Amino acid sequence: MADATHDTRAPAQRQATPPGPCAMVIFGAGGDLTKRLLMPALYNLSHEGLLPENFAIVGVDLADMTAESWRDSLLAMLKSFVGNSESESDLDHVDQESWNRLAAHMSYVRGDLTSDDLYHALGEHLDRLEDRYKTGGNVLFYLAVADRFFGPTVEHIGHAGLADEKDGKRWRRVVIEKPFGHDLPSARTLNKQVLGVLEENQVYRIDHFLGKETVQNIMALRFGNGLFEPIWNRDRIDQVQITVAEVVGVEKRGKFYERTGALRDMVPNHVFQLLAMLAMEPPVSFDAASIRAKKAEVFASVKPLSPHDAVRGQYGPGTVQGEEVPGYRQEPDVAPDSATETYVALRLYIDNWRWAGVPIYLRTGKHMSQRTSEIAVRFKQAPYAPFEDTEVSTLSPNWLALQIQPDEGISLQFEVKRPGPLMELAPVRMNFRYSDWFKQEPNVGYETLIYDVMIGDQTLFQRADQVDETWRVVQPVLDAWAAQKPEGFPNYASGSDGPVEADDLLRENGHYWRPVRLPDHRG
Ligand SMILES: NC(=O)C1=CN([C@@H]2O[C@H](COP(=O)(O)OP(=O)(O)OC[C@H]3O[C@@H](n4cnc5c(N)ncnc54)[C@H](OP(=O)(O)O)[C@@H]3O)[C@@H](O)[C@H]2O)C=CC1
Ligand SMILES: O=C1O[C@H](COP(=O)(O)O)[C@@H](O)[C@H](O)[C@H]1O
Repeated sequence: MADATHDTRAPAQRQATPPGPCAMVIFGAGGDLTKRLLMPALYNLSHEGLLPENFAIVGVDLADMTAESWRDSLLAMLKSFVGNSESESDLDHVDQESWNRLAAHMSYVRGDLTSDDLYHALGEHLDRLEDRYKTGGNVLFYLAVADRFFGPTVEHIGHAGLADEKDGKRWRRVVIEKPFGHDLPSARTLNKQVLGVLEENQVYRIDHFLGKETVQNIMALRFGNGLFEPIWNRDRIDQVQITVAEVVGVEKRGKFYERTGALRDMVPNHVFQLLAMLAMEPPVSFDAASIRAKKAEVFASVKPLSPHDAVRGQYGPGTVQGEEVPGYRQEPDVAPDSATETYVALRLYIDNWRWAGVPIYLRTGKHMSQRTSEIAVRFKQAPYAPFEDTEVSTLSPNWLALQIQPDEGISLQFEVKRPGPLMELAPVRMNFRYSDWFKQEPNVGYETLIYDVMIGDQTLFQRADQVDETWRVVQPVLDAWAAQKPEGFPNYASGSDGPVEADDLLRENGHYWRPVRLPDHRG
């Protein structure tokens, strides 16, 4: 019998089963999200046999398309991903059978989201699909449209009777994309609008970072091992750094980004989800209610940010991974004197017994030196060094780095004795890489999330109060920045690690940022 402690094979995988019957309505069927992420995710689910047997997909958009032309455009897009390592949706090849299975269930309704007529036509269309595909009357509405449509579309769905679950005889669920609000007041208004029509258990506020395997793995690391949790607190942890660095610039999204900026685009959603995974208390069980309650507690314990704890930056021209790129102000649809930040660094504290006094540094930016998302936990120094000529302050720190993307893995840096006659210490790293242990399946990050909506699991979706709390934390900074134009923009070169001002945030505590660009296998 294999000794479990020495068995280097990953245990056999449990098989997920297809969800029950349903229809999925995609509002914004001609848009970028649908083409680049939703449809590849649906294709991957189809390929893995994880779509319901009784299933229908309805595309809704203003665009003048037919079911056939919609399907053709999506297939062409899917094919363009084949072998394209630049794409998040990279596929080995498009399996015709998986595609055909999906395509056979796709239909298209042309219409304007702001018009009542659309919802009546959609209701009749769904009735027909229910008869034809035996979808059981269950419907997942996916709002893949600009945020200004979220509230009104939910209200239209409600007025047309499409949200009615007929006393539990069928389910109706609505997926709402990000950004969920623009600030605290607008997020509250949107929540009110949405919850005026739907019950909380019908609302799926999506954050695609939660679909990333490595983000979910943070819970496995913390709560599936006896090793980490006892030292996961202010007694042993000195500081935490969360970095979400991108090499892409604003690309063609200048219009959206000008009124959004890095703080709104990334922090109250993606970066705070990483924070919650890092900082939450162990849930009593792994059901949605327990996990969401623990996450909400973390957000509620974060002190509102002071503008003194925030630094903003904007990229100027520079060289990103060998390619010369323009500054943000030269991008399409961006004002030549734009005050929008493309980088933000924050220092925050969590007011509870586990984390009090531990500085948590967050930073995210575009056009940085390297694409990397990681949570790095620095443990406290050894209290005493009994080796000759070795001061405690010269010991290298213990960093536990959870690498979210790319090159997903976990590494631990610690001291060892350098070989030789002297008692000399040297830092080394122990590395776990996902790719060494597990087969990489094509995954765009939306597969799990769509599957979870179909099975009614809200664990990886944000609850109304979480959204409220995250905006509460960042609101003082949004207010301060709105009141005062930034000085010295652009203040970091594309391809760098961000503005030097961000170093001051850490220097005040005697800390420094980890380099964004680290040698092979981050440590
Ligand atoms: N794209 C991405 O990578 C990501 C997007 N998101 C979010 O997903 C949502 C969709 O984004 P994205 O796909 O990029 O946006 P797009 O603008 O590309 O897609 C929206 C689609 O909705 C259509 N549309 C606009 N107005 C109406 C209307 N009145 N009635 C019916 N259809 C209409 C648009 O048509 P037209 O083009 O003619 O205006 C377009 O086809 C946004 O909330 C975004 O923040 C979130 C994460 C990533
Ligand atoms: O939601 C967003 O996320 C992307 C980063 O996501 P990733 O999965 O590519 O890491 C970001 O580029 C974009 O600005 C933001 O809107």
